[in-house]
Amino acid sequence: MEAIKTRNLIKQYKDLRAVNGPALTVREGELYGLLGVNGAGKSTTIKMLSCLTRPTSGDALVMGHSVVGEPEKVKAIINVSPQETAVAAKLSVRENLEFIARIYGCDKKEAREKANKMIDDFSFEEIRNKRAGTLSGGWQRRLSIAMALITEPRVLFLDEPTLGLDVLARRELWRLIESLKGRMTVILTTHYLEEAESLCDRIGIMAHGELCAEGTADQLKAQAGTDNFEEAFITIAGEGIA
Ligand SMILES: Nc1ncnc2c1ncn2[C@@H]1O[C@H](COP(=O)(O)OP(=O)(O)OP(=O)(O)O)[C@@H](O)[C@H]1O
Repeated sequence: MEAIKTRNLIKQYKDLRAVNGPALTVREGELYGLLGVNGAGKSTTIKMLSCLTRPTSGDALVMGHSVVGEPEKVKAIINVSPQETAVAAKLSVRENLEFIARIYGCDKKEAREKANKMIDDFSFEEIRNKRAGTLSGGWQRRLSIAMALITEPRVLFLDEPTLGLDVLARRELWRLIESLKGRMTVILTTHYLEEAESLCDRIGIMAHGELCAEGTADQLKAQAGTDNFEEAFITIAGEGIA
């Protein structure tokens, strides 16, 4: 089954067409990377797919549900770890996890159990009672992803999950993201090309709101006639922009 399929999805901001009908298809269970230079339309696309903003026209199906006609059904099966880290700074790690579980309808006991499982899975034991605002950037991102996973989404959107992290924290998160493979569909945006190349099953490259190429990292390199992924990206994204 296709986890995501767009249908002439368009977002217009006054005279700027931020997203211009990218033909995006993501398969169930796939880890899909969405790449593109600044302003290519990645975040806006993700915001429409996750019902945070409404398309100007067109539609997209998420696990068969329309983001325009059935946003409640879509929201029930997805979650998002947004670009700006979404943890409540004054709440502890445990409180952040329980808070999200309660928002998604768990009672107090269930929320505590789910939080305990996440504390275990994510190795949060030592920091579980610390205020989230006092954690390093890497741990805050981990917490943000744990908060997105606590609702057991079938589709998870990770918008630049490793932005601004040092190389060790980034590699830690790679391992975490890799462990999600096959358990759910993951759509990831990133500017770190080696991240997309090493993690993603398939990669889509956006330019000017359109999808200008799609395939495995190897297919994209072959398409651009190079064995270097960065070169391939520059060639493909550059052609898309020209
Ligand atoms: N709320 C908004 N109002 C007006 N223009 C917007 C709005 N949100 C995004 N844009 C514009 O839409 C275009 C696409 O932005 P978007 O954030 O989707 O790109 P992106 O590929 O995610 O970029 P980046 O890599 O910099 O995050 C940009 O030109 C941006 O300035």
